Amino acid sequence: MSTVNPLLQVNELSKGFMGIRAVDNFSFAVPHGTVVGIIGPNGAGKTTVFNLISKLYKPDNGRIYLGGQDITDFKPYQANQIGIARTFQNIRLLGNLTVLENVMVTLGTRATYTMVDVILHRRSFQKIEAERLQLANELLKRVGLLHRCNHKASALSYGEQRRLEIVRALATNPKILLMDEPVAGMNRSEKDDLAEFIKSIVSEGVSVLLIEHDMGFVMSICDTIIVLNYGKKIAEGSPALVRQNEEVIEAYLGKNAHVKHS
Ligand SMILES: Nc1ncnc2c1ncn2[C@@H]1O[C@H](COP(=O)(O)OP(=O)(O)OP(=O)(O)O)[C@@H](O)[C@H]1O
Repeated sequence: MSTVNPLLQVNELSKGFMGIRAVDNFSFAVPHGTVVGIIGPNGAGKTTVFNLISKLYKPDNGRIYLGGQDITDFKPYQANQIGIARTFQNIRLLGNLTVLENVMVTLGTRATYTMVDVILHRRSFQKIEAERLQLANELLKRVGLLHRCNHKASALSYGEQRRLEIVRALATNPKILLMDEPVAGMNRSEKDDLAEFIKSIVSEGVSVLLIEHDMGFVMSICDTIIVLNYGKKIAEGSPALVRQNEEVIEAYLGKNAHVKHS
């Protein structure tokens, strides 16, 4: 892990909506090979930070760098091309397509053959399609969804849909994966499996930035936790440090509360 040249660097980011400062002069970094969690009460500005990094929103102020490159003025597709992928709080899948088709569609956005190759069924097209199918199957196997590959996405349980969304995001071959409440709606064993899966993708070189209200999950998976309140950073540090921070306990959990392991 290196903090000298972080993968993602966010400097003095601000975004307001009709007089509300949703994100207020917020700076942080995600070092290579780490999991960073953003926590905070409802309306603290967490999803707005994701929307700014994935370029759905333009910041009022501040700069965003990925691998040292200034991406502040990028469009969403450029952010994706350079290696930023995300999952959403409200799951976004193609419900009428099968699980496998959902992944294949995303892999297809990385087209490396021409329409002529497709029409003539040239070997380059067939080879790339075969490789994609193999990659899709491997990804689905890793999240325990291979046996569901021919089911419609809409027929999956909530936890399975979340896992499929993660696979779709990973299919774009990201450097960093932004996950908005990844364990919402998951049962205990699904959460444990997802924690193991996140650790495995991080060990393979993908960094993770996640928003999560499940404190047990956040504490178990994150190297660093950042606490937002009213758009401002009020604390940052290891899970052990953040857990003991009085301001965090008061702002996030209410007085007399303690962060528990779930
Ligand atoms: N597109 C928008 N237009 C107007 N206000 C917005 C918009 N997006 C966010 N906000 C406001 O910005 C503030 C921060 O919202 P945001 O969704 O980022 O918080 P959050 O920490 O993700 O909350 P939650 O945990 O409930 O998802 C809120 O006051 C919200 O109403």
